[in-house]
Amino acid sequence: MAARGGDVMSTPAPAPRLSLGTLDAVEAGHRPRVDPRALGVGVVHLGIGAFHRAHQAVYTEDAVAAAGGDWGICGVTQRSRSVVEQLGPQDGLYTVLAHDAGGSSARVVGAVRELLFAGEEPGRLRALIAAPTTRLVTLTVTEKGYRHDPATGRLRRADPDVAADLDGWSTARPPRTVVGQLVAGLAARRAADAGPVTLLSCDNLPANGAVLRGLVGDFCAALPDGDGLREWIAASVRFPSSMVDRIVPATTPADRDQVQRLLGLRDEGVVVTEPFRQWVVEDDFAAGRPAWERAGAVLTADVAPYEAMKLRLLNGSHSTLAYLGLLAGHEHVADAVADDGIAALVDRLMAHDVVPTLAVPDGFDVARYRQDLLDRFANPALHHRTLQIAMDGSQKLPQRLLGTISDALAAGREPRAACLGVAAWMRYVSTGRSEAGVALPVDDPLAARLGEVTAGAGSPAAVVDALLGLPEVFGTDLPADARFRALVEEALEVLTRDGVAGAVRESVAS
Ligand SMILES: NC(=O)c1ccc[n+]([C@@H]2O[C@H](COP(=O)([O-])OP(=O)(O)OC[C@H]3O[C@@H](n4cnc5c(N)ncnc54)[C@H](O)[C@@H]3O)[C@@H](O)[C@H]2O)c1
Ligand SMILES: O=P(O)(O)OC[C@@H](O)[C@@H](O)[C@H](O)[C@H](O)CO
Repeated sequence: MAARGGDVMSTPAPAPRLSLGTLDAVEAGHRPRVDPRALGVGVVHLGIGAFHRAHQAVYTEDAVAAAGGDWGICGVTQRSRSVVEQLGPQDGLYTVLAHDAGGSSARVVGAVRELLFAGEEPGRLRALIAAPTTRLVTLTVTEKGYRHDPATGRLRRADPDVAADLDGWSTARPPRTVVGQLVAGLAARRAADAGPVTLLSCDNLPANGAVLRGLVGDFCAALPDGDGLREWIAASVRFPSSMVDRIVPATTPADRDQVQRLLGLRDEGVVVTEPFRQWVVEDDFAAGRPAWERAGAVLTADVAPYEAMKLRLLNGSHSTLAYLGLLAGHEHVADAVADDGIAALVDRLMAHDVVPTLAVPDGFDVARYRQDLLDRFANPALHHRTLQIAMDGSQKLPQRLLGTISDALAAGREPRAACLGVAAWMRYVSTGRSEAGVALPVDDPLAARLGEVTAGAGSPAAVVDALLGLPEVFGTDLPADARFRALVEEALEVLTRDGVAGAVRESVAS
């Protein structure tokens, strides 16, 4: 069944809630591909937001449908119990609604079998990570959830929550950071002699597996009795890296209404996405894994080239579209990419600044990939808000734009489009307003600091100076590079004087 994505309809009348009890009312073509009642839990997922439900849970259900295995998921939420409230009464069931210009398709997914709010049940989380039935712990906890310094990859021990987790270790106060929760679970697993396990990061971070391994090691190293645990982890735990891709905007009430019209049931856990999905996973698992390759994932020895390509081309373009788009007054990515000047800038960013920095995997058609990205960004039915992507810029710039800039400068090139992306972020965080004067909230773990350092900065040069003085965003090498400073300063001056239209015109023409 398909429905036009753009249809405007009134709110449907109340309907029964999606659950195991009502699942039989769902048309066969929309039902889960496995029997949820028969699926045991083998995966603990930290951060069951929209992305996990539209990506790994779908791959996992398809893998189990193709090859079997008790790979049901216990979804853990960290910061609020809203997902538990949405999915609990639905026995974990929810709908994935995929939109493109041709219409929408709906599929109920049954891979999530249990739910847990870590804030309320820390002991249950620890016990689950320690259970012999758990063979995989996966993560989508956002970039800021790692509490690391992107420049060095090290755990920020001065972070008050990390410090509190370390201080509370001896008193058995339950840890609240992700790394603390993982280490507590691994310590319990070691004590229970429950065997090896794999921790798989699925966040948009380069070398996400290696980063996670380093952070777990840093946390253990700060514990008074951490050496034995570190040795056990080295022998029993794997940390593969992965590149994940599927655009999953925040769900709107209209999406829930559309699913209700399609299924005849109310689903408070709907997630919306595009038809496209991709997953490249390092094949290094300690205790087995779902047969994700049967669901279309690529299992490989080296994820790095795919990660760099995706983070720099897709996410670098996304953030640039978000900051330029916000300043120019575009609410959604599709509106921003429909702006010819911004689209030309993003095309230049990809072709001129990013592609020469990449080690493109053999046989990979990068020109086609670039065009596909522009088409995906233009998906008119996917209402991906520029403000959502702009969030947490201090945590995203390093892997999305700064790596490209460093590599391009090292090769003697001038990455002007990438520097304009950085300048657009600077203008957004320093003014908190669009060109039309509309207030733009800055949602970022460093928001207070960003406001503080830019408060008295009266000129573009002073704003650049203030922000480049934040090593937690820019490290120390780039700010010391006069060419980088000059390019960003010039871009911010033009942006301030001639607006987004003038700045993209000048950047594309240069
Ligand atoms: N949405 C996408 O298009 C997409 C695509 C690829 C990868 N991702 C990755 O998935 C992550 C989550 O995206 P989403 O769409 O599910 O977002 P979401 O807002 O729906 O969910 C975010 C999840 O992260 C957890 N979280 C947030 N801040 C945290 C913190 N400080 N510590 C611990 N946990 C925290 C929340 O509890 C929640 O479960 C992204 O940050 C990105 O790394 C998302
Ligand atoms: O999810 P975030 O906040 O890390 O980033 C926002 C988007 O750029 C991102 O989610 C993309 O949609 C995604 O990476 C596509 O695979």
